Amino acid sequence: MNYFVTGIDTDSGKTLVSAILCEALKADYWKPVQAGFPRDADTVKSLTSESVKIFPEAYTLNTPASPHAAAAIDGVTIELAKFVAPDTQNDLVIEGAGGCLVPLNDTNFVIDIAPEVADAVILVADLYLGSINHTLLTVEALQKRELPVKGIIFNGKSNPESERIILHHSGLPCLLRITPEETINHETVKRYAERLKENWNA
Ligand SMILES: Nc1ncnc2c1ncn2[C@@H]1O[C@H](COP(=O)(O)OP(=O)(O)OP(=O)(O)O)[C@@H](O)[C@H]1O
Ligand SMILES: C[C@H](N)[C@H](N)CCCCCC(=O)O
Ligand SMILES: [Mg+2]
Repeated sequence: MNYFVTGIDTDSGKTLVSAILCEALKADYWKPVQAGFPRDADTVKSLTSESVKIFPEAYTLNTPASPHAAAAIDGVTIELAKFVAPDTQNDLVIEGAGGCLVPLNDTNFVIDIAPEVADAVILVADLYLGSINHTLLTVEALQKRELPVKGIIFNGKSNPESERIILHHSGLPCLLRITPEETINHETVKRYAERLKENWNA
């Protein structure tokens, strides 16, 4: 299975979640569009087991900005047709850039990559004041596109009422809760991967 990891915003924790998914599922990793450095692919490499294969990006852009703007700065036009899922016998974790409606160009959004390459979406929702609205808007955007959503991963300081009302309105399962960690390393990722495996087929 190919999983597309999206978030309710940039910095929501998609790269951390992608590392946890790769570790839990023994999956490979692909970031189709990287805007700015360090490369998320290098971060996932450093957080996961040697066996996790990292595929090269379709686009690596120099500026940490929206891909449409970063591409223009580099004199590149992003084309949806260039996104072809790498071939692997393993599950594949595909990480978006920013949130769903981050533009790739004047026509397409990051979430338009998902139906081309993935079987299901995993939504990362960090928990800040305002995140209920951002999460439910994202769920609406995914539903409008009829994309199957495997579930939500909450990241950040526990907020049971926010989590409850998001799950209530979205009808989605919670796959994992990640709390703020002082250190994020391979051990942290392995610990969360074990928890994720317990919930995966629940
Ligand atoms: N639970 C957590 N505890 C501590 N630090 C965290 C946690 N979750 C994420 N971070 C840190 O927050 C930053 C942003 O997270 P991350 O890089 O995973 O976001 P992202 O959604 O992948 O962003 P992008 O849109 O750039 O791909 C990173 O430095 C990451 O290590
Ligand atoms: C540079 C950053 N880390 C991400 N790769 C891209 C985030 C784009 C956000 C655009 C926006 O929603 O305003
Ligand atoms: Mg990332």
